[in-house]
Amino acid sequence: MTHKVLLLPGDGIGPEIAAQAARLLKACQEAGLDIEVEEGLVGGSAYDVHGEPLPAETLEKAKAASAILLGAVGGPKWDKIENLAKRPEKGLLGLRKNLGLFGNLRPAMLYPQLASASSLKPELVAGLDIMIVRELTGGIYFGQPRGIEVRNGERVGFNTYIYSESEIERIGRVAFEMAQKRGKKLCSVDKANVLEVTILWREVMERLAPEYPDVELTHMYVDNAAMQLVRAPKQFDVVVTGNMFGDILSDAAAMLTGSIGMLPSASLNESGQGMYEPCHGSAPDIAGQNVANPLAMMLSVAMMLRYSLNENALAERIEAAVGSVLDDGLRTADIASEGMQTIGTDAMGDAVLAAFAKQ
Ligand SMILES: NC(=O)c1ccc[n+]([C@@H]2O[C@H](COP(=O)([O-])OP(=O)(O)OC[C@H]3O[C@@H](n4cnc5c(N)ncnc54)[C@H](O)[C@@H]3O)[C@@H](O)[C@H]2O)c1
Ligand SMILES: CC(C)[C@H](C(=O)O)[C@@H](O)C(=O)O
Ligand SMILES: [Mg+2]
Repeated sequence: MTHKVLLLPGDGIGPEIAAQAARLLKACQEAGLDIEVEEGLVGGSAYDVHGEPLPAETLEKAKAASAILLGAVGGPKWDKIENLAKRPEKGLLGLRKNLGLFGNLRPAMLYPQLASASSLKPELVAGLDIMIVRELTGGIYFGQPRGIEVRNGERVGFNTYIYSESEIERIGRVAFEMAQKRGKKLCSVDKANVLEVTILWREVMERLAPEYPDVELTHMYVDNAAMQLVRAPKQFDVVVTGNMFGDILSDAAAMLTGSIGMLPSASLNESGQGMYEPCHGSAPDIAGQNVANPLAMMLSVAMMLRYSLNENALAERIEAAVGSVLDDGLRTADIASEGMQTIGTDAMGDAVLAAFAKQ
């Protein structure tokens, strides 16, 4: 069966890194992968053309695709749009919500070659391999009511942090199953000392635990988790948490691996359809300069092959190609270190493709 893949480059460095992913998809096709690649607009680039960050046409294409690859959205050009519903970020959130992509996998894995690029001492991060499982379609990101309104003569802003038991249970199951396939340790991160919604979160995780007797479940408050991630990150195997805590902790975990430019992600729904994107944003500060690291985006292609297209061998070939490029001492500026050769986005794409061809 021919799988449809939708490529959404987005804004800022999005198109630069998406171009490298497109080349990699072509190489996979040449290696026998049966896919059809389409492109679409999302975020600020879609707003500029259609006045909407998620045009109906893009949403239709996304629904019809087996997998979506997204670069990044957003940037200062669109930050002044007053109607929040029209901001580029809403394009991304709309895709996640409309496709029911509740299960966000954010692996933070250190390539041994990059130990010196991490902001932590090499011995603290050597061998690091954490999987953050973030709930992606609920919590405070989507809770109602929300808004800014005048109360007692002054403006107040408010959001609602809400999770139902069924939402907690389904992300909990993703995390327990992930832990079963990995190191069999699951740490659930919450703020159950203060917030009722996370008291319920903790209760549901506890209720699920006996169904996964081979997994050791622990709980940690989010403030402590942030501290432990930079104190002794290797204590973690799988971490499960809600939408906002997961957003914050995954950026912190990303930096342990040397650069946020290294971190891919997968967002899955109940039928295995997935959207794949780097964890980083559109990096407006370096956009258009051919210096962005395309590896998170290229590794997102590998995650897509593994989780949506069931093509493990090709996924491993991409990951091995990235390893071999790093072995050769090639680095983009964000992961540069002494004695290594600093190259641009396109040249990094060239190097990965050449290594992929040799695998
Ligand atoms: N998934 C997404 O599309 C996504 C995620 C996060 C932020 N954003 C949006 O991106 C815009 C910028 O946000 P931000 O600055 O907070 O976060 P960011 O991730 O875009 O950038 C943070 C820092 O990391 C660097 N960086 C990020 N990706 C890199 C890469 N591939 N190679 C080298 N360096 C890289 C940037 O140059 C910047 O210094 C905002 O509009 C934000 O809403 C989008
Ligand atoms: C751009 C933004 C809506 C998004 C989020 O907060 O989920 C981003 O930070 C991410 O981590 O994917
Ligand atoms: Mg984020």
